[in-house]
Amino acid sequence: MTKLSVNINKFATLRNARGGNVPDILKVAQDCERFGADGITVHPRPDERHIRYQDVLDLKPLVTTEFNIEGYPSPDFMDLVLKVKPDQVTLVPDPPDAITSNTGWDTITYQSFLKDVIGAFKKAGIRVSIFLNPDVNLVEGAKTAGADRIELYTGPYAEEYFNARTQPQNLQLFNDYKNTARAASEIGLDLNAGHDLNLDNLRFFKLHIPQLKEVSIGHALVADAIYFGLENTIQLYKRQLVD
Ligand SMILES: CC(=O)[C@@H](O)[C@H](O)COP(=O)(O)O
Ligand SMILES: NCC(=O)COP(=O)(O)O
Repeated sequence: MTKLSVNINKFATLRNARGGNVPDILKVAQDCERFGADGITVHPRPDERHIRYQDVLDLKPLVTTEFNIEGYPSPDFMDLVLKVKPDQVTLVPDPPDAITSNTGWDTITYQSFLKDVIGAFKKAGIRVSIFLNPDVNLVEGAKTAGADRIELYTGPYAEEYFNARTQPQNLQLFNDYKNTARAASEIGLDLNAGHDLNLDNLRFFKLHIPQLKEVSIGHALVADAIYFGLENTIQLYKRQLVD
């Protein structure tokens, strides 16, 4: 069974639209767990347009499953993560003004930077995952930099699946995902995945990437919850993740 970590950013987007505390994202996180989520993911961005740094601090004592904080390792982000000590930090190479994440790390060019950053988190006992494009050439660099896991950036997969839903396993891009997953597993890196996964494309990914330990899903899951309700939606996603 692959774990489902629910990314609650978009609940915070809704809350921030009115300035009050509706929906209460602390309650949302606890409800997600009650409804079956195996983890809670947040991605505080520098402009705090959805998750705020204070939310992350407030969530820490309440999250009883796996707490995963994603983001670019700026000094502020690093201070926050080292203070909160989540179960996992996922490093993403997003510039401050990114609308959303749209690529993984170049583990060769940023090797020494990643080594320093990952070293600081590992010293604090935090598991480190790094966001990666499906490219076998980048896997070794993730390992050398000290990462425990990689998170495959699934945005391009989602697009490919949507455009070629008949037989995506035959397309080059999906082979890149399979090969990257295999290469990671061969050198002892565990595998996460995320970005634009949804009820259409998740099962196929899970079935063809047997190394998959965890997915983090937010945008589509929150949109589905409008129609199906949060509890049903979480169960629908979990059903896609059974072995
Ligand atoms: C790291 C990643 O894949 C992103 O999907 C991210 O966590 C979502 O961020 P936004 O909610 O800001 O689009
Ligand atoms: N790491 C990916 C994530 O947390 C959620 O991405 P999305 O489902 O909001 O695209």
